[in-house]
Amino acid sequence: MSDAIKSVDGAASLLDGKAAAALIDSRAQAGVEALSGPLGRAPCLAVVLVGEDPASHVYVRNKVKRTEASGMRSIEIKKPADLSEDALVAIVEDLNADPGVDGILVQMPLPDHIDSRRVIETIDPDKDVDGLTAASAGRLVQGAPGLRPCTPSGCVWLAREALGDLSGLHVVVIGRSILVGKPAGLLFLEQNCTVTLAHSRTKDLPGLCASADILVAAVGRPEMVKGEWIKPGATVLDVGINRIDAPERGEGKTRLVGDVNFEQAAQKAAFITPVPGGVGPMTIGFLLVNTVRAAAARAGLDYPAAVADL
Ligand SMILES: Nc1nc2c(c(=O)[nH]1)N[C@@H](CN(C=O)c1ccc(C(=O)N[C@@H](CCC(=O)O)C(=O)O)cc1)CN2
Ligand SMILES: [Mg+2]
Repeated sequence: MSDAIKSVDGAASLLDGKAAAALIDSRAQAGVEALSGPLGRAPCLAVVLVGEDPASHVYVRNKVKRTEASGMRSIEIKKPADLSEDALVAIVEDLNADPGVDGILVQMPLPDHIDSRRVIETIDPDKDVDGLTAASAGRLVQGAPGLRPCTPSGCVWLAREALGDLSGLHVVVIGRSILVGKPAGLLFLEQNCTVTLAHSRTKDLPGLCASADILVAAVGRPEMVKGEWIKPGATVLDVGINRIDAPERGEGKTRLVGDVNFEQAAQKAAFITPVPGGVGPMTIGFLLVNTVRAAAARAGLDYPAAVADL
């Protein structure tokens, strides 16, 4: 059994995203080692963070730590919440123009006064390691080479680890964001799955989910998906990260839950991701992989073997 799968008696096997992400990080590190010689330098990721959102600061700190641990160069740019949109666009343009920068990531969400689409569209698609630009999305739709969004890449990797060939399986994705829902649908389609994209207006969502061989929950509603929505033997990938009150832990305490009621779903599913420690940690793993891929492609080199087949 893979390191990423932990068997639990009488319930679903756990897809352990922390163990899986350690494996993905080690692939990125091997890619860095293979590429740094031909490149004449280490690949480089620049991360831009605007504002004081505490969760975003934690994610960016983890990105910087794991980028450096993989042997890459990390550039971290932090700006106050009142930074103007034009100033942020200028920062991205400078990073585009810097030949020593391979990947650019602007941490989301941005403050309300900034048009996220304008900022994202400023990123050079060849440095778009988040896979969020219209060019990256178009390449994904067309099945052309390009950088794919990180969280959905982690979902597909975990599903393949659990199930092997995914051909013909019915995947239901709940959520239609550009960060997760839509690209997840397209990435599973690339795996020859039959894909249904569901959302808040979908009729009979429980009935639809009950037909899913693979259920991807990416709605941002705590524990919305109930046990009776799960097809027996399904694979459940929970992308939600919701902080809820946890008075049982003491006054003012909170805990993280996903979009799936884990206790219930684990009684029906064959494989399930926990929250925390499931899909979340995969995001940064694939960010590192994408940075290695971007560095190779920008230099006209093939992807190093370690990151070619993920
Ligand atoms: N530019 C981007 N912005 C955002 C992205 C993204 O992929 N690109 N995704 C999220 C935030 N994010 C990375 O940026 C991210 C979220 C969660 C995790 C993670 O490992 N979560 C842990 C729990 C963390 C906690 O305790 O709060 C888990 O699920 O186990 C990693 C990265 C939005 N913004
Ligand atoms: Mg959505």
